[in-house]
Amino acid sequence: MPIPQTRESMHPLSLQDASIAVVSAGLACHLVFNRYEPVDPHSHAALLVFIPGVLTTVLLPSFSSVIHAVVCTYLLYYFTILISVLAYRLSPFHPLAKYPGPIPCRISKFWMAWISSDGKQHKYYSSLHQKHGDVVRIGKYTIIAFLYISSIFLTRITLGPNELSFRDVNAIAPLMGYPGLPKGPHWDGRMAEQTTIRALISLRDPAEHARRRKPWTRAFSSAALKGYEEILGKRVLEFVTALERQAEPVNLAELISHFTFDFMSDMAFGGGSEMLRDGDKDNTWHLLESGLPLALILTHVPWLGKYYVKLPGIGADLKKFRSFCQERATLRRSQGSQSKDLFHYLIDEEGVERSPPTFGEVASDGVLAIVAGSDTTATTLSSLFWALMENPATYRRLQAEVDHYYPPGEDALSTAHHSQMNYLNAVVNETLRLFPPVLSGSQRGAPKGRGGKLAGPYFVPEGASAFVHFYSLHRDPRNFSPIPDVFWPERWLSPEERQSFGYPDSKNLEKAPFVHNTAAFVPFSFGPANCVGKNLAYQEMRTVICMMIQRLEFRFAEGYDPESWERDLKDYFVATKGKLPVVLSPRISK
Ligand code: HEM
Repeated sequence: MPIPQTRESMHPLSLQDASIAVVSAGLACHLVFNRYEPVDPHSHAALLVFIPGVLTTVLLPSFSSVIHAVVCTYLLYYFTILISVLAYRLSPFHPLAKYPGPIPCRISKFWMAWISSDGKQHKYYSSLHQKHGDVVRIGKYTIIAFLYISSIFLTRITLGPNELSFRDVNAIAPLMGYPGLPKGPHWDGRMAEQTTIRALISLRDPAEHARRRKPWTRAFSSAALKGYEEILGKRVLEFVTALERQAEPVNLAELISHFTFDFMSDMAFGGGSEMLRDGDKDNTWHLLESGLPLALILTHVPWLGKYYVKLPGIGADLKKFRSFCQERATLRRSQGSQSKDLFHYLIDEEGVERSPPTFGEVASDGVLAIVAGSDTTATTLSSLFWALMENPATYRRLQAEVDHYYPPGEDALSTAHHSQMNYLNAVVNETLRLFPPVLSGSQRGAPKGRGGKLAGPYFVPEGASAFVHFYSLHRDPRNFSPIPDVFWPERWLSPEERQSFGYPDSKNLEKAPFVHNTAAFVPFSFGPANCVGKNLAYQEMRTVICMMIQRLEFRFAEGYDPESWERDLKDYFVATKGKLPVVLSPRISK
């Protein structure tokens, strides 16, 4: 292509001066990204496409064709940014330079996005803590700018600060307690499609979070929980009766998921789901679970969410589920209260909130209740039954306790004995310790301009984010010893009870030092933004376990490999599970 005539009339810069101009612009671009962290696509286009486009005119006089000038300008611009970013991230000037961590994590958060795509990020974090200690530098948010003008190359630009993972009980309270840090940026990616109304769990402004959490707190008071017994009892009875009818081996994990989903739909919208009866005919459970891997990637690169939601057809399944919930919420509101369910409190039917949530907020939080409340309890219950079948002695002890409090004919739906059932509570807690459904913890972020935060012995600089890694903390021998990786509910009992049950065979543990640090047990997270549904979760799990054990006998189906359970457990922020083929046989006649 011929060079335009105007070139003769200009006073062109030498190639060297023009190159310096492009390099300087590249460095300035890195500075802008580093300082202001622009996330909207228009800013990205301006910084990554428009500016080098304009700079092309500076290099143009030194080249024989426009194409060459364009290619060289963009290459030089991106190369400068790339080198500048790499040098900064690996340099001692980086705010988190003093914290150890693998080089790929320091360079790009895409590394973690890639590592986590197979659902094993909890194992990866755990291995990093074993190698580097209680604090690990995890990564850097990055942006890939696809150069769509020539679509030839891409570059990565810094978009935000680094992230730290802690395996230290001393970091829990300062990070997540009051006044700790608010929720971190990973929610911006995970919930990118929620542009106007966001669910409680993703609210990053502490004041707004506190306002929205108020009705939730009332919804899980002791009095409110008592009121849920009827709704829960109906679903538990239906579930256990369905199990009693199964003559063939069943996938217990799947049936438990259907039960928890139906129950949470009752709680959130007064019904609307009959998954246990009809199966997952609308593919809802499958859709929610299949969206989790991508959601996790977006948590690692939150800015990508802004692009992702713009793609045609994206999130259609989730939108379908949300609009279904919206319809249910509208119906539930028009019908008024049949019973005091979760919706009753969230919509503030009693009119006690000074600043009640809007209808849109309630509908959004209803979706959250179903998603946050069903998957988590389902995973815990499934892991618990897997652990019982894997450990026959434990199973018999729990069965004996259930038989003691709920002999045949006794109403197993009554919660009256739950607080006395030490072994039941030990089994539930031991399951949550080994298999916390949120395996890698919930991120917190230090807001810019507030000077950072001291989290125990560590400093989280402003703009950085951090989380406590639950899986590593729960399996740390400094918190739980002996045999921290083994399912051993007796560790939760008093020394006398523990002694009376004896220790696991052939382990000679009597003389091993005993450590049981409950401050390091945080499956429901910690502080003012922890799991607000914790008490409901305990009530639901205890009730259904008692009735299942009272009425049924469980054993692994022929050919099942018990080792596959942990292998198939995947960390997509909430854990997903594999199959649990089980043979059921009734114990008592009703
Ligand atoms: C074994 C069962 C459960 C576990 C282990 C669990 C765990 C968690 C965790 C780790 C968080 C993140 C908290 C944070 O950001 O620090 C959370 C948040 C939340 N969970 Fe649960 N959860 C369970 C069951 C439930 C149930 C039954 C509900 C009932 C609706 C529920 C509702 C919520 C809500 C609404 C939030 C957001 C709280 C907030 O941001 O203020 N969860 N849960």
